Amino acid sequence: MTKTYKIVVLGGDGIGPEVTDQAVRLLKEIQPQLSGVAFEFDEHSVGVGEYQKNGDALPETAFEACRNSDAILLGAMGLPNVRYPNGKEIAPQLDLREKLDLYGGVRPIELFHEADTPLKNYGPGEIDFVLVRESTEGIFAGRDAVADLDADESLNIIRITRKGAERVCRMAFEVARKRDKAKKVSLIDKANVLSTMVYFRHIFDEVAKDFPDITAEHVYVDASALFMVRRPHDFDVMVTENMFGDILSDLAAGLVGGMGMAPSADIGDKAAVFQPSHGSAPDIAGQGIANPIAMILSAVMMLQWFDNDETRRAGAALHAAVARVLSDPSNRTPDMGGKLSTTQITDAISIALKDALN
Ligand SMILES: NC(=O)C1=CN([C@@H]2O[C@H](COP(=O)(O)OP(=O)(O)OC[C@H]3O[C@@H](n4cnc5c(N)ncnc54)[C@H](O)[C@@H]3O)[C@@H](O)[C@H]2O)C=CC1
Ligand SMILES: CC(C)CC(=O)C(=O)O
Ligand SMILES: [Mg+2]
Repeated sequence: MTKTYKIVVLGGDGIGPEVTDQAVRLLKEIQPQLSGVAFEFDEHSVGVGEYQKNGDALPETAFEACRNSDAILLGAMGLPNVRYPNGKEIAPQLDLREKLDLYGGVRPIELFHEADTPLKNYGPGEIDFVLVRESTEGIFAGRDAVADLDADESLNIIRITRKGAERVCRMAFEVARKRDKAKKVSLIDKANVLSTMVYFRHIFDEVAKDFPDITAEHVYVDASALFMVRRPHDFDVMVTENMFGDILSDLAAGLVGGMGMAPSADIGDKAAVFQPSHGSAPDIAGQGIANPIAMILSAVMMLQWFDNDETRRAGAALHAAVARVLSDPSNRTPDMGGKLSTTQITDAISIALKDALN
């Protein structure tokens, strides 16, 4: 019997559709090689373009399709110059995370090539950690607040719930357990200053007791930024609050060659969105030069998440194809110092994928 996975595709804005097209192309190439597995793609228009046309960045039909899907592939949404009257950007990806309860932002950081980074002494495989970002509360819980521009101050709340902290810490320990690295989870907090972080740390310590095989440590968020640059090899899995995770995941992307190398997944108990950590990159949109690898590696995460031997095999093959392509220094997009276009690097991955699947 064939298992059909319904995949909703939301290209979004800027380079979002450019990189999403490449991931979908590779998934379509993979499908005939798998036995008993089919992919059904369902594309929807969302984001700034949709907001400008119809006044709703995430129409109900698109949301319902997401709710009824097995997985969602998302490019990027938002453009810096398009804002709601309240001054904030159109960011329906945050609504998706909250409405579908996608509490765990899993952001793997893996060095595939001699990236143009300050960390010249690191080679492929020597930076390899996962940042797990709480994605439904934290500092972002204040995002519905409206700034009163005439007032003397503006406040946002930080919300840490027992349920939210516990489930994301548990996810981080589960991620660590599945990896073949050091088996360590580092809580990144600010428990020297904020009561919410004292609370988060208390819950982390409680959860850690259920994972005696895994080392648990605490690192303050400011120090963690330093250590990620000075000794990134020491990290295995990190877990942190929403906004800290947002900031640190961009820093981490910088360690492995930039945003074009940083995949991500927002995972809940019933649904998941797979999207790169990067945004719509308006500075390079429309030029055909965006690096599609973050999106392609997000598709790898989706194939692994389906929990099916055949899709896991496909995920491993796609990951191996990316590694093989990047082992050749002539395979670089402009953000990596090369000249290949978005489609040319995908062509190279497609060729390597055929070998990897056999
Ligand atoms: N998940 C999402 O949909 C996200 C959306 N955004 C939105 O995207 C817009 C742009 O935000 P920025 O702060 O500029 O962040 P960004 O991640 O779009 O771009 C930051 C820098 O990285 C480069 N970059 C990003 N992805 C790349 C790729 N695949 N290949 C090559 N270079 C790449 C860009 O050219 C730029 O120099 C904003 O409206 C922001 O709100 C930002 C982050 C995430
Ligand atoms: C709208 C943004 C908060 C999205 C973002 O920066 C991210 O998902 O990393
Ligand atoms: Mg971000």
